[in-house]
Amino acid sequence: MLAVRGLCKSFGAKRVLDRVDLDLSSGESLVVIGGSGTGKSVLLRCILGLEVPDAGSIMWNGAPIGPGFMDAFGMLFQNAALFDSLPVWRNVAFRLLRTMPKAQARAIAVEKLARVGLGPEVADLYPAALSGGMRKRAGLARAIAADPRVIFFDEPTTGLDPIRAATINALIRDIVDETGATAITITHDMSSVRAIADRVALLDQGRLRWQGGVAEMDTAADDYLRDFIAGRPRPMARVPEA
Ligand SMILES: Nc1ncnc2c1ncn2[C@@H]1O[C@H](COP(=O)(O)OP(=O)(O)OP(=O)(O)O)[C@@H](O)[C@H]1O
Repeated sequence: MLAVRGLCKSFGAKRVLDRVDLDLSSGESLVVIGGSGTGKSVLLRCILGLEVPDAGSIMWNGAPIGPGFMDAFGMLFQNAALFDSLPVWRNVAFRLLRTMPKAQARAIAVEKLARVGLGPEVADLYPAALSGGMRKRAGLARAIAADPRVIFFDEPTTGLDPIRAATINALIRDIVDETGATAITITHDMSSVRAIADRVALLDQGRLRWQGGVAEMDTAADDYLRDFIAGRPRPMARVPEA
């Protein structure tokens, strides 16, 4: 469904993505891991069309990424990225308001808020009144508001304590299962990987170093992957500069 081939991206002399190939089937949940500065966000930005690759292709359902794809995806941004000047329901309904009457968009927003565990009383609050966990939930409600076929999760647990992180991870997995959406998550958080992934891809120095099923991850022979999973320090020469 999503096929990335030979993706290259450099900034000046720095090659950030180096011939990355990636395949994602419909309904699959892929988690991309890798150290800081290994190109995870650049890969995501290329897929979203926010960055122009130097070489390679990104196809969705057999065609280059275009407006159809832009209408079909939802995104949970790092730190939720809510608009502070809009009440929560308008944040959630942001895209819906372009295509439907206000009352209908608001009803869907309230329904999506309920799905992520936020009651109707939250709808009229402003983001400043929400805790970090509630902001994430509201961001998640916005990501699923238009029933996307593909959902991107950018560092979904950043800034959350371990219990809230586990709750958000479980919610993401439930939503992905329920909706049958294809999901791409980028994270350093191994608890997210275990909770969300069907398949894992490890980026290292711009190359896709390892990919496989989440169940194969713990027995993989790759030494960097093993250190990454265990959080073991490595000699600085082996740790890419951010
Ligand atoms: N617009 C840009 N101009 C110049 N360099 C950039 C730009 N965007 C990213 N980079 C560089 O590309 C490299 C990869 O960045 P990227 O943000 O993709 O890393 P990451 O794997 O997402 O890291 P982190 O986990 O810390 O967010 C970094 O060295 C970064 O400085």
